[in-house]
Amino acid sequence: MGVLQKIEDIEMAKYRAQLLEPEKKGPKGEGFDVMKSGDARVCLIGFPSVGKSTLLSKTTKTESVVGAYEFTTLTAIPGVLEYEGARIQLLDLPGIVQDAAKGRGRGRQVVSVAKTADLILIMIDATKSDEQKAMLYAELEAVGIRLNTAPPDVVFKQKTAGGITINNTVKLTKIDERTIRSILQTYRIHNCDVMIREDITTDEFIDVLLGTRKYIPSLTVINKIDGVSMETLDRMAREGDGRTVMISCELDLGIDWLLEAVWKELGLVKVYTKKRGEQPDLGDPICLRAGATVETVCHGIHRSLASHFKYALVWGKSSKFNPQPQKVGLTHHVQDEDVVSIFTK
Ligand SMILES: Nc1nc2c(ncn2[C@@H]2O[C@H](COP(=O)(O)OP(=O)(O)OP(=O)(O)O)[C@@H](O)[C@H]2O)c(=O)[nH]1
Ligand SMILES: [K+]
Ligand SMILES: [Mg+2]
Repeated sequence: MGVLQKIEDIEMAKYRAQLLEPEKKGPKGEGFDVMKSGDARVCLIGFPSVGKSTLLSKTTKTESVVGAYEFTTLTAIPGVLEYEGARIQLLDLPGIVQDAAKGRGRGRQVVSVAKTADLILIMIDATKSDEQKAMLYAELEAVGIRLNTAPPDVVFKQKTAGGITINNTVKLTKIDERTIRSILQTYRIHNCDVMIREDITTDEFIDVLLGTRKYIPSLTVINKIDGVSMETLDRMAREGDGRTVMISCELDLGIDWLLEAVWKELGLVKVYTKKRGEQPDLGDPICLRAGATVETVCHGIHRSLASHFKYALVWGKSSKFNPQPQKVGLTHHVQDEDVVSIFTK
């Protein structure tokens, strides 16, 4: 690779990264600053009239206006999905159009809300063109959302002194040390530790430096399957990956599968608590994100509980002695359906 080509690459990568920098805040976006609530947030993204509001109205107690005309929904409408003890915030959004990310319509604002999601539902209309999914992916990508990809495996630590240390555990074929150093220089970073554990590109390295990308899982929801032939349905089922759910809000088909898929994708874990000498409280589980520990359980019960913690007993999948309980500390990872008893000092 020539030196000029390399400089050009860096310039392009920098330019692409600039596009992702947060916009200056304008007047308050009406209805778009919805407070996060519940155990997780799921955003509905799709072209107009694919059935986003119909789905929200069907699965939550919130009524979002449904209409046969495009752009019925003009703001973000939150509803609460109650499933397996979890309270999941489902956010209905206005339909987006092609080039939304470039600011067409209120597209950029809509697509930007998706950045706050724990899971994005990409909703498409089975009776419309096959290109919807690719177009929606492109719009989300354009505001810095990476769907269904893990962040680059790079540890970057900025320091106040000591110069630049670069280490890599794998062979780098798309970027070299000189390029990394010139990128750091253009961002005026003179002291840092970089540990690269994956064969990354220039763009990915800049992503790590700026932290502007969001890595979010998504599911594709194909709605209105009542409107297509058996053959089309078959073909869609074959083409869909493991992340596709086909539904009909109209005929109430597939909605249960969709909710189950959402639940699984969020990796929520529910844990029951048990007081000494009593039966576990099965009616009121605590819902936690995957990776939760006994400490998270404590926080879920009471803010100050962890500071009085002595030990816990856990029954269930995370107990080494299942079905017998295990005595554990705050850092023990709980699993779905565990029963936890907390003992305090
Ligand atoms: N045939 C059929 N029609 C549906 C289905 N789901 C929704 N619709 C209809 O599709 C139209 C649009 O529904 P909405 O829920 O308003 O769609 P939306 O995606 O919220 O639309 P915007 O807010 O305008 O972006 C309405 O006439 C719905 O009754 C379905 O499963 N099958
Ligand atoms: K509509
Ligand atoms: Mg709507």
